[in-house]
Amino acid sequence: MYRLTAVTKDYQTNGKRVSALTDVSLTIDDGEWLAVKGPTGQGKSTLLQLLGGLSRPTSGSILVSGEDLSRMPDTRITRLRAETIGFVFQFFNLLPTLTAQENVEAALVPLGIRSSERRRRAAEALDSVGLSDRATHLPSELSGGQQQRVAIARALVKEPRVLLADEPTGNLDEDTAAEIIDLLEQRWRSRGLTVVLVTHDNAIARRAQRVAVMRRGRLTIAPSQTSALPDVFERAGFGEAGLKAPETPPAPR
Ligand SMILES: Nc1ncnc2c1ncn2[C@@H]1O[C@H](COP(=O)(O)OP(=O)(O)OP(=O)(O)O)[C@@H](O)[C@H]1O
Repeated sequence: MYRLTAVTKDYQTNGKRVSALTDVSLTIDDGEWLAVKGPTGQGKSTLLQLLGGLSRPTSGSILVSGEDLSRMPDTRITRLRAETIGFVFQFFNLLPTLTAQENVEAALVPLGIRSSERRRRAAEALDSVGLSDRATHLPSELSGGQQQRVAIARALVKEPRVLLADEPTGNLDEDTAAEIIDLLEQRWRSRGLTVVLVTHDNAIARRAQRVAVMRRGRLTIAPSQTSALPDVFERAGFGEAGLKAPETPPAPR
């Protein structure tokens, strides 16, 4: 799905350079679930933004199904995002003046799908996350967990190939967080999605097939079994050649 080679990302702020990613090389297979964890400010969100085509690398290449994101024209990137990539964020990012149903439908507008079909698919997506009885509610009339379910329905209604999730449980209590991860895992298994999930939470990271640890903009990959012990595997020198987790990924759609 993705092949990153020697990717760096620098930001310029007030004439100062901030190096957010340094020499990141990584392959993410179709249908894989990769967790990215690490302390705050280490480059995790920057990596996710690059994978989602929300920003471009300073150097290096990011191949998505063989096409180089860093060289794609903006119109092509916009199209790729609309069709192929679903996003879920920590603070849900729902439009506050739209109902749950309208928020989900909004993801289908750029695809040129007619309104009756949008309504049908959005209703189905809300039903699949257990929220058909909240379709006419505004985000402010929903709990945090329900808002995140709407956001997941919005991300998946277009049937993307990739789901990028940035701390999707960071704003939820433990039980609700577990429900949201269960929901994402079900969708990953049933749809052959490629999932990249950023989290601070070791227990959530361990649910992934592979865990990457980001420190000072550099990425280390390790098998998920050792993900609770990043210092141990870092000292042991696991690199990109680290073992893959034992589970077989679901067959791509
Ligand atoms: N738009 C930006 N302009 C300038 N510097 C930025 C920008 N975005 C991120 N940075 C810097 O890049 C570094 C990595 O930030 P990033 O948000 O990727 O980290 P993170 O690991 O996702 O952190 P957190 O877990 O707190 O979200 C930080 O030093 C941050 O200050």
